[in-house]
Amino acid sequence: MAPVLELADVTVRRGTHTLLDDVSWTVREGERWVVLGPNGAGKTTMLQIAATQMHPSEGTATVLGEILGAVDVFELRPRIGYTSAAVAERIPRGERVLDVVLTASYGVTGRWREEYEEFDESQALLILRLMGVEHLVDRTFGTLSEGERKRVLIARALMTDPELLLLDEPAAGLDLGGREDLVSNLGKLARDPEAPVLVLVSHHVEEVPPGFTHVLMVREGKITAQGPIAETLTAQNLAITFHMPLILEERDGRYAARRAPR
Ligand SMILES: Nc1ncnc2c1ncn2[C@@H]1O[C@H](COP(=O)(O)OP(=O)(O)OP(=O)(O)O)[C@@H](O)[C@H]1O
Repeated sequence: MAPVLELADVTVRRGTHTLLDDVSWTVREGERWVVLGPNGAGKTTMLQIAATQMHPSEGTATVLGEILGAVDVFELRPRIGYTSAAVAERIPRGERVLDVVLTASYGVTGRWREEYEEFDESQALLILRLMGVEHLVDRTFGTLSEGERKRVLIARALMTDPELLLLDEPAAGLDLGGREDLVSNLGKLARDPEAPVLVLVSHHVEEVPPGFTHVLMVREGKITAQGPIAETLTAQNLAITFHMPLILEERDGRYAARRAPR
């Protein structure tokens, strides 16, 4: 399968701080990746590179076959869906949910005078239904719960029919029910052969949706493990990544981790 995202020996520096240190990672068509690591590990930095929002200080990043630095990122960005806390902050609180999703077609946040086709509206409704939030279509973004907002943002990221969907901590701040609804929606997406390549950043193995195929673990800007979930998502790799002895359990494609007794 062709690479959709390829980081080759990527280092990112800001002042004296090394955010990513010689990272090499390839994501191929059809794959669904979860990126796990503790706070400050460099996960968001990796996703920002994949989203063409940041360039490496050293090394090469190739996104959808184009090398960053040698391509107009504004042509590339419509092919990438991206949700993060920073994207959420840019959405006007008074924006209608349908418009939050529709405006992604123009790469803007906040509807103004753009004209949308009936096809766009039915597409937006279809995606909102896929994410289980179709009933919220006439509500304003500011009145939604955190979990509802997260699902609307994923719908927005899917609106341009992207080839690569990047989700930075979509379950952060959700209660148990909200997390389970989201994991279930993402599990459905993961199993849909028409869905884009998925990369999901998380701190918690409990948030790994069933159907995800690969895991990348990162600590202090360095990759600690990467590969197919079945063989890579192990207690040993998690212990190295989170710097703590851990017990990992798997049941019906879902995972749970806790500290190992001393
Ligand atoms: N502009 C910057 N200048 C200096 N350090 C930075 C800058 N941006 C990020 N960092 C640092 O780089 C490290 C990696 O940040 P990043 O946001 O990628 O981590 P993360 O794994 O996503 O963390 P979290 O799970 O807490 O969101 C952190 O220690 C952060 O403080």
